[in-house]
Amino acid sequence: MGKEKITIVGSGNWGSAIARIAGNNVKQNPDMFDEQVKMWVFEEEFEGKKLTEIINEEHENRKYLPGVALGENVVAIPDIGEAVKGATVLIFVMPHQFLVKTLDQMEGKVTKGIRAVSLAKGVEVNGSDIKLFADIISERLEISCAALSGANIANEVARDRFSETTIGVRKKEDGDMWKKLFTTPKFRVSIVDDVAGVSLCGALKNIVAVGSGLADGLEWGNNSKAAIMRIGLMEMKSFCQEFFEGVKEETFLEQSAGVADVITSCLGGRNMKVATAFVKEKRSFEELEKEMLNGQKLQGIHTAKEINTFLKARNRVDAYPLFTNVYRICWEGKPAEELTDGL
Ligand SMILES: NC(=O)c1ccc[n+]([C@@H]2O[C@H](COP(=O)([O-])OP(=O)(O)OC[C@H]3O[C@@H](n4cnc5c(N)ncnc54)[C@H](O)[C@@H]3O)[C@@H](O)[C@H]2O)c1
Ligand SMILES: O=P(O)(O)OC[C@H](O)CO
Repeated sequence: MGKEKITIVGSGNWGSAIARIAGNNVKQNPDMFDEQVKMWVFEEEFEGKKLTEIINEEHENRKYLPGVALGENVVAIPDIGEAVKGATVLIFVMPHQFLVKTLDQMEGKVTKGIRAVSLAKGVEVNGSDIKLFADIISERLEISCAALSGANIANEVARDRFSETTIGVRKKEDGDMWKKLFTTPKFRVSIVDDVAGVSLCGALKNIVAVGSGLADGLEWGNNSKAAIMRIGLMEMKSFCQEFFEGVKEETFLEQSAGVADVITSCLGGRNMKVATAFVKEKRSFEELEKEMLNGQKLQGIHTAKEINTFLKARNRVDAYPLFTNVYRICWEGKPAEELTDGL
């Protein structure tokens, strides 16, 4: 069997942090992996220069992960067809709102039967229908797709601060390859057979993190934030068990993708920080995202809206009061002070 050829589809804050890890690890395992890691970049100008040129010449993504060196073997490519040509392993890591459009551009360009993993935290909702990105990727490209999620604030992982992550796989035997690609002494990987649980925890915790930020903006203190984390985790679990089959109980409490990601996101994530500013500064999320995140994207407010659309279509809005209050505060002008009403 030939060596695995890696392509990363996405190059934002997390995409670049994971490119650094994969770039280093392929060099540690030369029998298993080709040395070059390709990274598809949604091309843009940064400080008067193309971002791909900056990455390829300076080996740093100065826009989305400044101050962190990427290996010289990480090659930025603006053309998606060229980036995925010949790849045997795809790592999808982009804001979830762009994933379906990106898949449209990939159709017919990916070798069928290869392996992929989705690091995007989000779900796709169409009325009463909800889909995991790992499933959409599998179906659209006829490949097998795992899901990676955990308490993984990218700027910390990129600086080798100890972190853990969870990979939900469809076939246990794929676990070894994913571990070799992502594990470092400071980034610990657990493999579980729960693609749905890992994917859904990653998506839903972003709503909880927005709730935590709203409470922070109101200066309600730590007890309130802890309560939001606990209630949020319970709503996440109920949602998974009500609408998906086979989600494992252990994923919520024993895996980084579960409780640990709720905690880190509620304490220090972008969703939390921007939601805090939304309450304190009384400005729109759109404006605050642009000003505070420099091109990085919020997921939680969109997931709150998507989950609300789904719950309305299923007539189950009242069963998820935290998710619903977060949605109404972000999108319908409900006062933030009503965050805990009906909990
Ligand atoms: N940043 C983190 O700490 C972190 C950690 C774990 C998981 N995640 C998840 O990983 C996913 C990717 O996050 P990120 O931090 O790498 O992204 P990001 O928030 O840095 O977003 C910026 C990226 O979006 C791209 N982009 C902008 N417009 C686009 C378009 N129209 N089409 C395609 N791409 C476009 C930009 O080129 C850039 O690569 C998200 O779902 C996020 O929740 C993020
Ligand atoms: O910064 P956030 O809120 O997008 O969260 C980042 C990661 O998902 C934390 O694990």
